[in-house]
Amino acid sequence: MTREHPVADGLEALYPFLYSGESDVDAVLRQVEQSTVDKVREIVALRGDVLAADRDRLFACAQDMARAFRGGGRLLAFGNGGSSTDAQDLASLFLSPAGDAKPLPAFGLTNDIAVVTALSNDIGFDVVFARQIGAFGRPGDIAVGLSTSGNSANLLRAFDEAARRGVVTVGIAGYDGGKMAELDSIDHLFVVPSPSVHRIQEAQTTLYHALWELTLGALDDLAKGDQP
Ligand SMILES: O=C(CO)[C@@H](O)[C@H](O)[C@H](O)[C@H](O)COP(=O)(O)O
Repeated sequence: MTREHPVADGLEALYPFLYSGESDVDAVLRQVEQSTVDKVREIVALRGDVLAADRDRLFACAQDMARAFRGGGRLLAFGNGGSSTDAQDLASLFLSPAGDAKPLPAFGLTNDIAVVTALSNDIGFDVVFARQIGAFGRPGDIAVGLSTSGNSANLLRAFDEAARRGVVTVGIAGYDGGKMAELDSIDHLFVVPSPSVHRIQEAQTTLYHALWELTLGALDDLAKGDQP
């Protein structure tokens, strides 16, 4: 089968069984199964590697986040595309966790589509998070930005604006961290070192769930320290 479309080439890498030319349904199903098993193995290993590599830095970040929440700080989460939905998931995790876990003040900066479209239309997409952080951000708040490439200009500007305002900054990136790895304005940077955008996004969800659990634990420890 010959194709000249880059999207089709990208899809072939993801779903080789669709392009194998195989007409035997059982053989295709075996390829689907193998492809699924390979991807599951890859993400399980990657999640373990990332947590092991970042363990101490996750603890340190959670301590800073707990101190910020305890001081009245709020969490502002942002990202583009799939990372915007992850940012919203992260905000929901802190704000409205399942069970009786303590809810913490958090919101996503893509929640308000009127604000997002007005800023993008009137000024430019690069300022869509920085402007909101300029309006909301107070010293002791927390800004969490997620990106796969680490290169999105609107995130880079948001981190710089947040740092200028004394906001605790947390970056979650992929590949080699991209330009986010070069910023002085990110206090805590976590990088998922994978060449696959999908595995990066999957492992990033693990990172922020770990941060949430560790932050709740750190908040408990701070509260115990208050008791006589
Ligand atoms: O979810 C995906 C790819 O899996 C896409 O929507 C992706 O998030 C978008 O292309 C983003 O604009 C990419 O931005 P970034 O992650 O590099 O900051």
